[in-house]
Amino acid sequence: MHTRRVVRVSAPAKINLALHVTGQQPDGYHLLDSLVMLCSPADTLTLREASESYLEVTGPMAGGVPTDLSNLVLKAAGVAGITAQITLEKHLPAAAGIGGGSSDAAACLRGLSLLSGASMPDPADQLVLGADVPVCQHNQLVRMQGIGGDLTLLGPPPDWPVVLVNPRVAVPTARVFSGLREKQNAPMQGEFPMSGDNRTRLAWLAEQRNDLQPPAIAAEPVIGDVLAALNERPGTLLARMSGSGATCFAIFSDVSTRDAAVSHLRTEQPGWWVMPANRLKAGFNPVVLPQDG
Ligand SMILES: C[C@@](CO)(OP(=O)(O)O)[C@H](O)COP(=O)(O)OP(=O)(O)OC[C@H]1O[C@@H](n2ccc(N)nc2=O)[C@H](O)[C@@H]1O
Ligand SMILES: Nc1ncnc2c1ncn2[C@@H]1O[C@H](COP(=O)(O)OP(=O)(O)O)[C@@H](O)[C@H]1O
Repeated sequence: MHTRRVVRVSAPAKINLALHVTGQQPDGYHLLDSLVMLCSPADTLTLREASESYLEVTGPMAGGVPTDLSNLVLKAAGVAGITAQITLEKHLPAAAGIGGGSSDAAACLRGLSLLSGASMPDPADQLVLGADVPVCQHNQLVRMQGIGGDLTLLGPPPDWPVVLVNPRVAVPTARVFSGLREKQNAPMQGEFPMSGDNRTRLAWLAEQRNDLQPPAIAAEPVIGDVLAALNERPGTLLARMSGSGATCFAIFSDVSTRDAAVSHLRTEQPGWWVMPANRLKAGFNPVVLPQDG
């Protein structure tokens, strides 16, 4: 019996801890200065050797995610030039500012590389899949500049207890960028204090911004409600929107106040997606599973 190699890989959520828009290129793409980390929760991809590519989307957040060639996972397989039978288990909401599709594409490339033995596509080719795809290849704290492809790896991400909240409104990225009034904003002030204590790090982060937050709130005012709800919780040190929204994150002083906030928000707002999040402990690098028939 022919056995097929099987590879599994996680596609974690992405958080823009800060996101400054510093200009706009003639082609319309915006110049960014952003501090990014990956965290749980994650989508999961299972890749099996196959002579044609095929995608199945499962999981609690599968609804509305395309299974045709518009899915970034199949686009990634096309860029890599490798065919596979792919199961994508969706746990992250789509069009949510936490990278769902981009992280799936990045993870698919990592998995296909292990499955086939081929090297990874160049970062420039990955950028064509989406501005966020290259940054999703690094389980580090990253300063992301240019339109998303200029990356400075800073080191291990902070070990903060985080809550992610999405009010279940999809916010198309292009719509939020087009609502931005001022395109030339100041970059982040200096460097993230990697060697500083937690108080110093949070004080620095509090001085930074997400320039897409005001236009996203104008498009979907419920994002303002999410931030207010997060700021009201005991133990919240900082709350901000990620990416183009609508997902917001809050950093907590400790795990118990974070977990209490998750319980409270789930009870008060049963329609919202409320998730505890942490820096990644496992799953980022693809693994080969026992072979199936
Ligand atoms: C805003 C960010 C911040 O990390 O995150 P998300 O909100 O998507 O998570 C990213 O730059 C998004 O990355 P990604 O979602 O991969 O973007 P793409 O598919 O390349 O672009 C979607 C649309 O966003 C706009 N866009 C994107 C990136 C950029 N630097 N300038 C832009 O103006 C363009 O209108 C583009 O057509
Ligand atoms: N694997 C995927 N997961 C989620 N959405 C996807 C995927 N592939 C393509 N899409 C499409 O991309 C759009 C943006 O989704 P996503 O990348 O999750 O958002 P964002 O750019 O805000 O992080 C969705 O509306 C969806 O139609």
